Amino acid sequence: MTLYLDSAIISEAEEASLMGWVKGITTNPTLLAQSDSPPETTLKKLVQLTNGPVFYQLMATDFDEMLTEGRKASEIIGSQTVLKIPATSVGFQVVARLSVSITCSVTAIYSASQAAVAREAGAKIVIVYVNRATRLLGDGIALVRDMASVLRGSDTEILGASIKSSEEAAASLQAGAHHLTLPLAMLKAMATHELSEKTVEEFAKNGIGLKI
Ligand SMILES: O=C[C@H](O)COP(=O)(O)O
Repeated sequence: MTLYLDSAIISEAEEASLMGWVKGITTNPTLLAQSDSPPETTLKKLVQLTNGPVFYQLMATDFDEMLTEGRKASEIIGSQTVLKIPATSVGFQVVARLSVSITCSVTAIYSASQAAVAREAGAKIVIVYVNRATRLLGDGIALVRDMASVLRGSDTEILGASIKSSEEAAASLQAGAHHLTLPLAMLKAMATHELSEKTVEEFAKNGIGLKI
C-alpha cells in the first residue's frame, strides 16, 4: 500500500516529504491551478520533493494532442512520471498507445466495467473518486469493492481519491483499494487519534525513560 499527497502546493509537498511515509504526489488541473508557478515549474519542484511517482493529468481532449501532452509531461517529470488519463473513449485509446512506454493511470472511473477496460488498455492504476462516487452514485465504497473484484488476479491496482475522512480511507482500503491519495490535512488526520495523544500524556506523567 502507498499513501500519496494530493496537492500541487510546494509547501505542502515539503511537509509531506518530511513525514517520511508519504511516497509520491498526485496532481490534477485544479490542483495545478492553485500553485503560484506555471505547471512545468511546479512539476519540476514536486519531483525534487519525492522519490516516488508524480502524477500528471492530461488536459487535452484530442487524441494526437493527448499523446503530445503525455510525452511532454514525461520529459518534464522523467522516470517518476505517472500519467492520469481520464476514462473517456479517446482516453482509453491514449492509454493503449502510451502505456507501452510511460506508466499510465486512468482517472475519474465510475464503474467496474471502466476499470476492466483500463486494465485491457494497459493502465497500471485505476483511480476512483470514492466520496464523489458516494455523492453521485450512492456508494463509493461498493464501487471500490466491485472494481477490486473485476481486477482480481491482474497487475492493475486501485488508487482511492476524493477521500473525506479517516473512516472513508480505512473503508476504501478494506474494500480493496491498494493505494490512497489524500490532501495534507487528511494525511494528518489519518495519523492522529485523540486516544493516542491521551495515552502519551499518561506515560509522560507516570513513566521514566532513558536520559537524553
Ligand atoms: O484528482 C481527483 C481528486 O482527488 C478528487 O477529489 P475531490 O472529489 O475532493 O475533488
